[in-house]
Amino acid sequence: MSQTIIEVQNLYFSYEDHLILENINLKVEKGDFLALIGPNGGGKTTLARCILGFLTPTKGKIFLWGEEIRNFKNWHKIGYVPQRAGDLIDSLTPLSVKEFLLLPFKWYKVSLKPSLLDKLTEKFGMKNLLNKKIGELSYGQLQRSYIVRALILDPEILILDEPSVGLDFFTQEVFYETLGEFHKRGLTIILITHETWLLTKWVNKVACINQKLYFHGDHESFCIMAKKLEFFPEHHKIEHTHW
Ligand SMILES: Nc1ncnc2c1ncn2[C@@H]1O[C@H](COP(=O)(O)OP(=O)(O)OP(=O)(O)O)[C@@H](O)[C@H]1O
Repeated sequence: MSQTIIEVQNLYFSYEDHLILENINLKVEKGDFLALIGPNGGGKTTLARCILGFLTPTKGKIFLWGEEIRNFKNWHKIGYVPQRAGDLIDSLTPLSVKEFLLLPFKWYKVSLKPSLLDKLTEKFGMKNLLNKKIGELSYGQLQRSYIVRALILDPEILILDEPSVGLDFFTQEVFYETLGEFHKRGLTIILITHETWLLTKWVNKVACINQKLYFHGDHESFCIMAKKLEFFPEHHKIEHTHW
């Protein structure tokens, strides 16, 4: 039986008087691999940041495992790779890569599975980088660090905001294969992406956001809907003709 682990109810979000999200209702079931898609500025990151508790909705409610977000404490169960992760570290940050990877274990007071650290640093070619200063990594290496950091938490939900930007071709392959493996083992994934080719191979649910939620359903139904291009307002049709 399906279990709803994220529920967004009648959510509105505004930056001052600029309405960004309007009446979003969305349920994410355990085991979903959900692609969150939509045009630039459509509100995907904003929605993810509301679900992560970084932004407080102007109106509406969010429940995580049935618990209203303001009471939710088990943040270690949610891994997150932010957008443009490779830009977020100052070159002077006084942490080694290994210390950076282990930060969430300090924040959340949970135990590391050393075998997972070992496996993922190997997979993502990070082993020889562990003692380097985090601020000395390249953009793509930093992006990889954020991905490994989110995965070694062994989370139950993983939220990824355009995670493969900046990854070389080989690492992208490793990354999506690894996501597939974690997904098979029960990880629930929300992937914000513009790489619509990914939808066929990995994703089983799709949500399209452009201020409102225009579509939420399984991937097959999405393909039928997308062909019609009826679910975006007129001024966004051109950007999406490649669907
Ligand atoms: N801190 C902020 N203050 C004011 N407006 C903001 C802020 N952050 C984002 N916005 C605005 O909110 C809207 C939605 O942005 P958001 O980043 O959620 O879109 P997105 O769908 O993730 O876009 P993209 O595909 O380009 O990453 C945009 O119009 C953006 O300019």
